[in-house]
This record gives sequence, structure tokens and C-alpha cells, in this order.
Amino acid sequence: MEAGVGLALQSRATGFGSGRRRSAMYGGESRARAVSLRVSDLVGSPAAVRARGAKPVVPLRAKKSSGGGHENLHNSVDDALLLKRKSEEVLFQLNGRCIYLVGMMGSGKSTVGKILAEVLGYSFFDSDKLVEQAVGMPSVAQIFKVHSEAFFRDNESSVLRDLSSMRRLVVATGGGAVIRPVNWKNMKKGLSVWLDVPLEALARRIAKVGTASRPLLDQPSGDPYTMAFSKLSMLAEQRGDAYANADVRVSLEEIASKLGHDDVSKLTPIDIALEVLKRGIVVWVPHKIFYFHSTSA
Ligand SMILES: Nc1ncnc2c1ncn2[C@@H]1O[C@H](COP(=O)(O)OP(=O)(O)O)[C@@H](O)[C@H]1O
Ligand SMILES: O=C(O)C1=C[C@@H](OP(=O)(O)O)[C@@H](O)[C@H](O)C1
Repeated sequence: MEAGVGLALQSRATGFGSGRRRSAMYGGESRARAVSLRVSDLVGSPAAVRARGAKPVVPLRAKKSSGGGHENLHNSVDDALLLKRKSEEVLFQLNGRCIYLVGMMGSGKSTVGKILAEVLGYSFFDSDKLVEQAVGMPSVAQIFKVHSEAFFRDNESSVLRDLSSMRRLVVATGGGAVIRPVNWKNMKKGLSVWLDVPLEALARRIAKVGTASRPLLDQPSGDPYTMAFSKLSMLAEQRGDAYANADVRVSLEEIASKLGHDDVSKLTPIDIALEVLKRGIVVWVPHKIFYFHSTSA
């Protein structure tokens, strides 16, 4: 039997489950199994970033600086206004449906997802964090180590299934969520967006932050960039076209070329969020509106 009660909306936040519940779900199990979440587990937890009234996740300044890391790049007030205007158009079209961000590790799903949630007035969830909470372990790395990747994947599917019954969420999925068709079945209830980032840029980002939180990239030795690049290349090959199932592809190379940058590292998370909104309006909405109308008739 699969554990958990699914996502039952509850108005009072109780924080993440009691020790008793944790041990029933995790420590007390003789057999690894997937667990489900309740909204009351999530509300007020670090995994949930309440979008409304939240502090802007990316500061807005009048001019772009020429710094190297994205934290040094600030978008103009014009960009912020454009972001707001586009978000209003998308909001209307989404009509409460969720946004799922997919892409390789380090593609910016969490970073961009928080911005999108903020401008849309949606709540942001990171599916990795929800799995950690559901299992009662502090990190994905530990879940892989103590249990297995398969156990993590089962819980990831459970979390995505539960989230798919909710509305007005931006979900940053784990990079491997795309490999299971059942996850697509759930993500297709909303707008799925693939952040397509060149492997070199991903490896640079990963090398900068380290691999401790990403067990599939963790290597005991070697140059961090080279190791990350080779592992990411392997995973990209294994995953083949899985990311292309997304309703919308946002290619950083295309945005960079449109904006006249010679390198994707010059793009800020706001540039990318803006493109997600633009493409969300153009590519997905007419198709989904048709789909929803034709199936409900
Ligand atoms: N546009 C960007 N430019 C440079 N670094 C970025 C950008 N977006 C995200 N990052 C950095 O890359 C790392 C991975 O981003 P994150 O949002 O956690 O990716 P994901 O959720 O897809 O794994 C973080 O350190 C983040 O600050
Ligand atoms: O690509 C993958 O298989 C994974 C990506 C990770 O999430 P991020 O994409 O958020 O790093 C996390 O789910 C786990 O380490 C496995």
C-alpha cells in the first residue's frame, strides 16, 4: 500500500509532521516506500516560498552591471515592468493552472521559479525539498545514500502527483523527473517549461556551488568543472528527448543571441523568467485552451 493521504487542503499551517509521523513514514518502515504530502506539511516550511508579499528574490537596479555571476547582474526597471505586464497576460491564460519547470541540474529551475512565482502571485515549491520533507531526511544526497535513487524517484513521483491536484503553483522539479512518463501525465495538467541550458554553462554553475546537494554529480576527486561536465553529458545523453516533452522550450542560447550577448552567462534570471512568460503566452496557451475546451465539451 502506498503511504500518505495525498494533498488535502487545510487552512491551518501545522508545519512539517511530528516526530511520530516522521518515524511512521521513514524510520519505522521495514521497506522503503513512497510517501505523500499534505499541504499542512508544506505551508510555512522552508520549501514553500509564499510569493505574495515576499521580498524580491532578484534585486532590480536601474542599469545592468558588467559583473560575472548572475548575482552581479541587475535588470532595469523597464524589465521589471515588462515582467509584470507579461505575467498579467499569462495569469489570465493560465487560469490558476500550475507551472512546472524542467531541465538539467543547475539549469536555474529554482532561481527562475521563485521569480515567476513572485510576479504571478503563485506559491513556489521545489520538489526536491518536498521529497526531503516527506521522507524526513535533510538532503537528497542522504536519501540516495541511505535508500536508493529508485526510492527517491518513487517519492518524487508521489510529490508531483500530489502537487498536480493543486492550483497556482510554480514547481521547480528535480532534473530527473522527466524520465518517468507518469510524471509527465501529472505535469501536463499545467504548463511545463524546459530551461534548456548549454552543458558548459551548467558545469560552470555546478563547479561554482559544489556537488554536495547533487548526488548524481558527486565525485570524490578531479577538477570540478571537468567532472561535472562529463557527468552532465552522460545524463543528457541518457535522457535523450525527455525534456522536449515540455510545452515550452526556453533556450538560453536563443535568448542570448536575441539580446546580442555572446555568452549565456550574461543572462540574468529575470531575462530568463521574462522569456518563460513570453513563450508561455505564445506557444502553450492557444493549444491548451483548445484542449481544455474540446475535452470538456
Ligand atoms: N541565469 C543564471 N546565471 C548564472 N547563474 C545562475 C543562473 N540561474 C541560476 N544560477 C545559479 O546556478 C545554480 C543552480 O541554480 P538552481 O536555480 O538551483 O538550478 P536548479 O534548480 O535547476 O537545479 C545556483 O547557484 C544559481 O545561483
Ligand atoms: O537530474 C537528476 O536526476 C537530479 C536532479 C536534482 O535536482 P536539481 O535539478 O534541482 O538539481 C535532484 O532531484 C537529484 O539530485 C537528481
